[in-house]
Amino acid sequence: MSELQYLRGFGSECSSEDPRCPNALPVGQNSPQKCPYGLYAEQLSGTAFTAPRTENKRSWLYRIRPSVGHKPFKRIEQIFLTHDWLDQAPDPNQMRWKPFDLPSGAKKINFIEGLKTVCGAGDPKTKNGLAIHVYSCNASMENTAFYNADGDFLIVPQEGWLQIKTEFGKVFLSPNEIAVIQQGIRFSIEVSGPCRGYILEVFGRHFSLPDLGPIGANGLANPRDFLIPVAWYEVIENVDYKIISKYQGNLFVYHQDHSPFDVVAWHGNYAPFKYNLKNFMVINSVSFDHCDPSIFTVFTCQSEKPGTAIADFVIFPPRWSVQEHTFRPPYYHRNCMSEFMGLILGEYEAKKGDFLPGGATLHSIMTPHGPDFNCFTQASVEELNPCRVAEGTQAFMFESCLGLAVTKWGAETCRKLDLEYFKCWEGLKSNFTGPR
Ligand SMILES: O=C(O)Cc1cc(O)ccc1O
Ligand SMILES: [Fe+2]
Repeated sequence: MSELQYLRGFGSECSSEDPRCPNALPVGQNSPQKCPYGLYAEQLSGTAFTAPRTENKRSWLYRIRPSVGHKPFKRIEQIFLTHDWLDQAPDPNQMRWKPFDLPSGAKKINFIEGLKTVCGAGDPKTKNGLAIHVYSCNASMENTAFYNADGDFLIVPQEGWLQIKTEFGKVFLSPNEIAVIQQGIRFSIEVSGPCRGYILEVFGRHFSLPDLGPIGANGLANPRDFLIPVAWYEVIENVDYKIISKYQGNLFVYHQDHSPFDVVAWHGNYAPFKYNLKNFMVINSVSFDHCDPSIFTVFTCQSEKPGTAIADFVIFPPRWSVQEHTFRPPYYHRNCMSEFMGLILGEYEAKKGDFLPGGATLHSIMTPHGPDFNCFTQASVEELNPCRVAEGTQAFMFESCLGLAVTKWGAETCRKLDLEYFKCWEGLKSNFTGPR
């Protein structure tokens, strides 16, 4: 499974043919009168036709049947996947969730059935906003695929691998890797046991790599480390195949009699990708002071306001810490942005203890936060030798300029909210020595 082939390069213009059908891609044009092997040509647009060339995203798929051959959409019940940000009163408190439950018992739950929305803001209709979900599942999606008409999914597995079949090919995803599956792309997820992870959904916009400014042409997440699947198709016919879509925050299903994974060849720059977080090249202060965490940005989804993100995906990877005469952990702060954090592996440097893998924290706009009492006490007196920090760990942050609303599931139903969280700062007493 993990020996899958991939193409490379963030946003690359790629082309791929399933090796069973050489020369399946039309030569010199996108829409020949007759495509090779009797395939249908279909364009998938990820940006407006007229988006500037640097942002324009589209791919051409050469498939056994066009996607349009299906029965009508029917709305289906959804329980915990929501974009209703008004079902709870706003709550500015610092929040910490204990690890979200993995499925337990004999009940089979697939990736889509196991999606629950924790918080979010904005509206997919106006293509401005985001939703943060967690997934928890133990069963493969059988003759079922999903696509999101509302936006892109960034999938961050925390427990268990996912084998993701997409219209562009297969992606194998383990914890400490992430994948992005963009708006409209159909996918189906196979698992081998209990799985858990986080999803950042951005409405109607795409992720880009941050500008590097004075860092230069290389560093942080390097474009060549982004892996794109190769064309792969299956012929599954005369079955009841379900396609579930999320459209304007609602779930719909339609049926068709064949697998949607019938793309024999494709070309373009709109394709899912994965990235291994171990490939992130960490930049940090080698003199003094604690840099802002934007130095750890893997990618960003920009708002209309320059430099201000609808969502940044930031990681806290293992690295050397060498700063002199410096309080090295994160500083105390209040932020005009919302900070949602999750933990993939190990312990987070600023809060060892009850922020655990599979759990989360939310520090809302202007809500004070920072290192807990133990961290402050220890880091204020530690000897400042060069040392490794965050060894064997991986925390991440979804940072957003939007004010996030917590759902009823996040606040109550999941029963993971840790009402004792504020106590981790309680010991921070005055150390003021006063004027002499
Ligand atoms: O709140 C947090 O733990 C995230 C964070 C980390 C850091 O190194 C600096 C600022 C910041 O918000
Ligand atoms: Fe913070």
